[in-house]
Amino acid sequence: MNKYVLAVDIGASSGRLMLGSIHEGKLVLDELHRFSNSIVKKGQYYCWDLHKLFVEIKQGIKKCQDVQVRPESIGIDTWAVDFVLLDENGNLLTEAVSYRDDRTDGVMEEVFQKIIKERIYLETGIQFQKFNTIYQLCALKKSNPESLDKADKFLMVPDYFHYLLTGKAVNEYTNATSTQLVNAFTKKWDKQLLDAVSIKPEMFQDIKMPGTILGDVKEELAEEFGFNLKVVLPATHDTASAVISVPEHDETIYISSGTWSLIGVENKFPICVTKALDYNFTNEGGIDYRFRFLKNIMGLWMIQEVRRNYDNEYSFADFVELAKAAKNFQSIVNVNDDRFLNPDNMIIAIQNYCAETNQEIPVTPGEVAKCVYDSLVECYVAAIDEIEEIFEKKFTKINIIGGGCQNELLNQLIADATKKQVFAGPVEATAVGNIVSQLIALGEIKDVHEARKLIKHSFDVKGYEAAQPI
Ligand SMILES: Nc1ncnc2c1ncn2[C@@H]1O[C@H](COP(=O)(O)OP(=O)(O)OP(=O)(O)O)[C@@H](O)[C@H]1O
Ligand SMILES: C[C@H](O)[C@H](O)[C@@H](O)C(=O)CO
Ligand SMILES: [Mg+2]
Repeated sequence: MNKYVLAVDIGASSGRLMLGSIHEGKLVLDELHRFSNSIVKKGQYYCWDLHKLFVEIKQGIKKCQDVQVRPESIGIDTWAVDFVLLDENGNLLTEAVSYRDDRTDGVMEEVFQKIIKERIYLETGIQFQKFNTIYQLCALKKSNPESLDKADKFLMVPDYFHYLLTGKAVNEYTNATSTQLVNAFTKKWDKQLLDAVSIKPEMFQDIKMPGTILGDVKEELAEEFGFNLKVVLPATHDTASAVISVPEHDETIYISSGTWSLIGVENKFPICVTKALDYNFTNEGGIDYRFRFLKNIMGLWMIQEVRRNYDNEYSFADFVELAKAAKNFQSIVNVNDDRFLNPDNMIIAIQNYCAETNQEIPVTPGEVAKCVYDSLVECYVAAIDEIEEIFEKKFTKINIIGGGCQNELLNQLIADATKKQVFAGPVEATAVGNIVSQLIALGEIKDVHEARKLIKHSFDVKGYEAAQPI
């Protein structure tokens, strides 16, 4: 009898529940439920609506009955860095404030007055993003110190959903590393770092690895769902799950392309050398204590916001065609400029940047989209050069995974600009990685190596070569 597992993958723009199983030697995904996600203003902060998301999760689980499938387990992954605090009774003390909120503006620089940047990097190996959890906690300490005084549990977003399902509080390793509070070498909460920023260590939970079987869902939930199932921790940082699904890592640079573009390589150890710090690369934790040596690039968030600015009049596929028609538009922006993190209007932010840099100002939707795509490619090329400089080697392949790998224009632009072989897929890479982590834990797949062979055999990927000069 084939075993099914249920992956819940919630990204910054959309969430999905995918049933996973192995049929006739292939990994099979069946989409059960899909829903939108976005930040919402709650009072003065941009937050995530965790209540709405948990309702969607439960709604999706109940759909198993419609397809007469009873999954053995469920695992939830989401974006990184964001968290909630619970009191001793398990009540929420804080909203899940989004990393896009500006409450952390200037906080990183204040922290550097207490502990130098180089020390933080040497111990954690994590890139400096102003919204890292460490800076969010320091901001909270200033704005709402009582919440930290009362805090009994620190849970990142997926941890919180797992807690709601089981009543068990743990911090999963891959996502915990994104806080910039986990020591890259001990793999534990860095007590010296916490002490330096006066954050109490007691509220942090035991760090557990992907594949940990957390336990059955609460009885009342099993009754609500109509069946019981276990929670098995996937790599709960969505990008960590996505990277699991990259079938081959030799000579390969991956680009996890969604709301963010995460560009990097898989490594066996952390690289905390000065050049990696200077280039702001990260060493986020991966499955089996691998490392994800990568950097954040603003990503397709920009086109998501452009689409919103046009009142969702155009689909993502429309923007690709419109950009193709604007082939002579050449202006480029620095996509990692802070102004693009959460502008009121992305189109205006892009136009202002072009004006300030004396470039042609994009006016049509096609020109705006082409500017975004070309600017992302320029950033990818720079990051690839940095990776090859640090590793002192050339990588021959790029594997683009995630929703963004459906953008054939962007895939071709990357191949043209890098002169490397580009492979696009799997689209639902994160869900695939989530599913195989559960199947490994349940003994259905031997290990990550076998999982990657199965993934390679199960999903078609499309190749792109650099266009030959005419
Ligand atoms: N048909 C399409 N053509 C071109 N691009 C597409 C298409 N469908 C989706 N995309 C791109 O994929 C992006 C969404 O990717 P994905 O679904 O992986 O993101 P997510 O999981 O919601 O967010 P996160 O990156 O936080 O995980 C969209 O922003 C869009 O740019
Ligand atoms: C905020 C984080 O940088 C973000 O979640 C990124 O790590 C990611 O994984 C996006 O899917
Ligand atoms: Mg995603």
